[in-house]
Amino acid sequence: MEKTQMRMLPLKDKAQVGLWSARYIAERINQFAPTAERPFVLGLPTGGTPLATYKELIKLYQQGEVSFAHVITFNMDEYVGLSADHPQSYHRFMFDNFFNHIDIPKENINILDGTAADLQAECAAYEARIKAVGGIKLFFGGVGSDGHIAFNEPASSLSSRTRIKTLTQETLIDNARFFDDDINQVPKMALTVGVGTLLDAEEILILATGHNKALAVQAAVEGSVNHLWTVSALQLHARGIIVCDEPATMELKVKTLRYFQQLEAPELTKY
Ligand SMILES: N[C@@H]1[C@@H](O)[C@H](O)[C@@H](COP(=O)(O)O)O[C@@H]1O
Repeated sequence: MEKTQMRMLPLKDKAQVGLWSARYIAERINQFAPTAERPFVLGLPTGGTPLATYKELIKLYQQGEVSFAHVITFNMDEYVGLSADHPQSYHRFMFDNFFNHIDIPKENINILDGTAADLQAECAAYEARIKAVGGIKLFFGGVGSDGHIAFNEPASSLSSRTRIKTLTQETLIDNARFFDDDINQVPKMALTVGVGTLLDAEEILILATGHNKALAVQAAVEGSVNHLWTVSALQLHARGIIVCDEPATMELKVKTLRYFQQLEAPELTKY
């Protein structure tokens, strides 16, 4: 029977998180057996955390264990004002770290355009495209240290749709590492799918690694559903999974951690 509770996998380290999540995504695609007429629709993130997953997925593709020929992707977010070829745009990130190394047809890739003349129309068209392909099967994501999913910063509506969002100071500081450690270079706004868009996916898979994600994991797993930690909206979803490394679980109660260790015991030693 399918579990209808939040799953939390307390794995050991980043490498295990990358391996487990890549295998999970590949398995989902393979189980679905997508065709041109019936593609698998996958939501994707950027950031440091999913890099290990992308590396493993590329490896699985190279070994012939998964194909993306009939996969349609929708990225979660993009900075406003960065062109697709800007080194720090999420477009560039996705092509450099993933799309250029797999067999996905270019026309199956969807990423919000942060340079569109009409940003609101761009967001509305994105929602319409997701709907037109039958919705997202699996939304894969990370979490910000302030608990945001995609770029749904604290106080985002939990029923929000794709829209323009002003980034918090914490996010600007976090992301300055990608802009020569210069906070002034980080775009102040982004386009992002909404919390409601994420919750519409059939399944959500969130990765959290490192000490700086421990408070977000605590809010997601032990906190109440709260717009200040938008990742906590996962509690409203029937099929949400949070995959953590050890440092990311450090703020959880011992009894919470033990419970999930017990529930997920077979998964924890799988790879
Ligand atoms: N918009 C992205 C999020 O989707 C991502 O989850 C977060 C964490 O990134 P990292 O994995 O680098 O910690 O960064 C950005 O803010």
